[in-house]
Amino acid sequence: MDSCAARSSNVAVGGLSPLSHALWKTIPGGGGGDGGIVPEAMDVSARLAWRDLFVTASNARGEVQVLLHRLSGYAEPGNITAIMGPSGSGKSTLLDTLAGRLAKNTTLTGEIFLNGRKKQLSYGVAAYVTQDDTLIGTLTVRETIAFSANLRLPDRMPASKKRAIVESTIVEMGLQESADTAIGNWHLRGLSGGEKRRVSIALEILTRPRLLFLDEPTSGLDSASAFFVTQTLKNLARDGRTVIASIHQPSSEVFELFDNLCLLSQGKLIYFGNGYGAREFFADAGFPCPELRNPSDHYLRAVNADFDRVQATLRGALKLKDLEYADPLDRVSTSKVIAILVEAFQSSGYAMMMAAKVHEVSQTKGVVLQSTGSHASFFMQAATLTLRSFKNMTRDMGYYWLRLAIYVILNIGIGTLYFRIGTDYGSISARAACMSYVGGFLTFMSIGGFPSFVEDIKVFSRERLNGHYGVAAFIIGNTLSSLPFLLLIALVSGGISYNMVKLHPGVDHFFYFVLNLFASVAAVESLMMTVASLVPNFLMGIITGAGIQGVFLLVAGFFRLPDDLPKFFWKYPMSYIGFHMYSLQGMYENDFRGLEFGNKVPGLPTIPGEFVLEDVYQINMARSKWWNLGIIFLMILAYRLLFFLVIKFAENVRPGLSRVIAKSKANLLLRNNSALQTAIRPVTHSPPPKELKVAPAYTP
Ligand SMILES: Nc1ncnc2c1ncn2[C@@H]1O[C@H](COP(=O)(O)OP(=O)(O)OP(=O)(O)O)[C@@H](O)[C@H]1O
Repeated sequence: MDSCAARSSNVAVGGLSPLSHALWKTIPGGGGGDGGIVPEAMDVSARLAWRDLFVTASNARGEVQVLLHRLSGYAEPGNITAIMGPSGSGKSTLLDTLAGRLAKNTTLTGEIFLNGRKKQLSYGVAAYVTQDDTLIGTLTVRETIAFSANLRLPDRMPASKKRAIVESTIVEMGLQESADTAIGNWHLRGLSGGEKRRVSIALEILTRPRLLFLDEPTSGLDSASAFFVTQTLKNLARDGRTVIASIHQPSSEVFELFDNLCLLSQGKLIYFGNGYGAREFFADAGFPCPELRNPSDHYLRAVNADFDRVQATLRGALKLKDLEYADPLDRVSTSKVIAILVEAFQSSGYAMMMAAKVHEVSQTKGVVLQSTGSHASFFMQAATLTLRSFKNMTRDMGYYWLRLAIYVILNIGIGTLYFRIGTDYGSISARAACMSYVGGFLTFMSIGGFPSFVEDIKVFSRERLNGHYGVAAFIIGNTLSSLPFLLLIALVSGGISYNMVKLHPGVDHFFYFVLNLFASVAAVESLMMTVASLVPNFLMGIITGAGIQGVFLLVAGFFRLPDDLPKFFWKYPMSYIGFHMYSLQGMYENDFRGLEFGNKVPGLPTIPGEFVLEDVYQINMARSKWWNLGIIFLMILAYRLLFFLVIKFAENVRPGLSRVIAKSKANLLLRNNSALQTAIRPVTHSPPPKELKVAPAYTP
């Protein structure tokens, strides 16, 4: 069978179930109303057209690289448009440009029309499924989708209705059988890659977005899973959605499901149109698809410069001459093939048809699409995130449980090492060492939860970019959910060591010790949260967090007394910035004040605890232990605020001057580079002639 003859068969797979259709009609993002019922007659589809998109990126040295060369195209409701091309051809860049997610070092010129309005999409207007499935591993599929529904559907929607939407989404994505299976993490075997990808898509279609972008939805999947995921996308498109997906190397079955193909190479448009047209276009341009070759493989092989190296190796090994190759692609270099195809497309009827369609779509007025992000209130988001995070912390062994076990072992160790410490002279330094270890090393160990925290941040980043909730809701959720665990750690650890060592007697002293430990561990957690937002790589983050704490520990007052610290840098400001100094001084005061130390030897004086505090450990007596505790709590707030500001700052700051320079350089590049101008002629936007002019075939 000639596999290249395979047509876009548009496999008939039904659209939405009547139930989900009816339910989704009530979702604001899906319909355009404000939570009300969308009128049946209202056309809420998304028509997207783009014209002459020219994207450049500037690097740190100010050099400008052209990423997209004046690309045009369109995407219509009911269709899947596949952006195809070899690695580095600009697929993700085009997808990001259309979705309004370009990196900050890039500049864009050209026009994007959404429903007849010139508009650059902002976050949340369209759903965007990223390549990596960042999901919470401990939750089941149903829980994951249900939490997402609570985060995004309106508060006033009855719970039964939300549940029905969740169930219909599960059915829609073919996840019924795995609905109660956990997603999976390092200690939990969970879903397959294809199922995870479908969960990621399910989360984005909950609010019934009309426009869906997917970055390589089939990457890393075997061909059966890839087919099933694409078929699911086809179902979504059939329901009137506009689906645009970048795709790397589709199988012939997957390729047949695409309605439109946008083929790129080196940021240039090679072909735009339907799959069948691509076959004709390549044949007319002199590069017909050989029999028994998957068409998409052929197109990608034609425009992939890496094949030049493959070819050179084969030439050397087989000692063949150019004319001995049957496939014309093997006789010319890829750069030449790309140049021929670009030229052929620009002067072909396909380009004219595309231009006419771009013109038509850009003129077709439709509704202004609302954000598909969240319609839930801030309180609902914060409450849902708290519950979700709490569930995850309870189930993830590495988040707190493993740490708690280590804390128990360590505190039994401390207890036996300093068992019933007493009040003789020697106990003074032993008490100080014991408290320093508890306050220093035990809190230091809190960085052990960093990997779990980085996973949380990844999920947060994905959901935030898709407009599901804001930074404040995330901080509240993460803080509140962690409190019971931190309190448990402080109570168990403090309970073991305090009672075995027999530090200052009295329940109030014991509770101060526990509170101090709790605040210190919470401060480390908050510090690590800020570190995670700045250094999201978990190994680098752990090293950074450990380094910061190492410095704070050095200046806490145990390894070097406060008055002996070198004034510049170590004392001011470092010892005041770290929370360890306040924690240690609070613990010292809690223990030493009110105790008398002596060796019960007649004639030897007893030493009051106040003397130890002031003259031995140089504690600032003007600041009470409660003030010290209060300062640690303020630091927790400060770290959380810092995290908030880091996220907000990263989001809002646009590189000012460098961006302006990059833009002017890009314009200059576009105006002055005549070679570029001819190679990437803008497509004409006049209506197509009645008879299509097809480019003459290339004769090698
Ligand atoms: N923000 C950026 N700054 C600098 N260069 C960039 C930027 N974004 C993309 N590029 C470069 O543009 C080219 C195209 O990248 P893009 O990610 O769009 O390719 P792709 O076709 O999606 O590749 P892949 O299939 O490997 O993901 C690459 O060379 C990439 O390094």
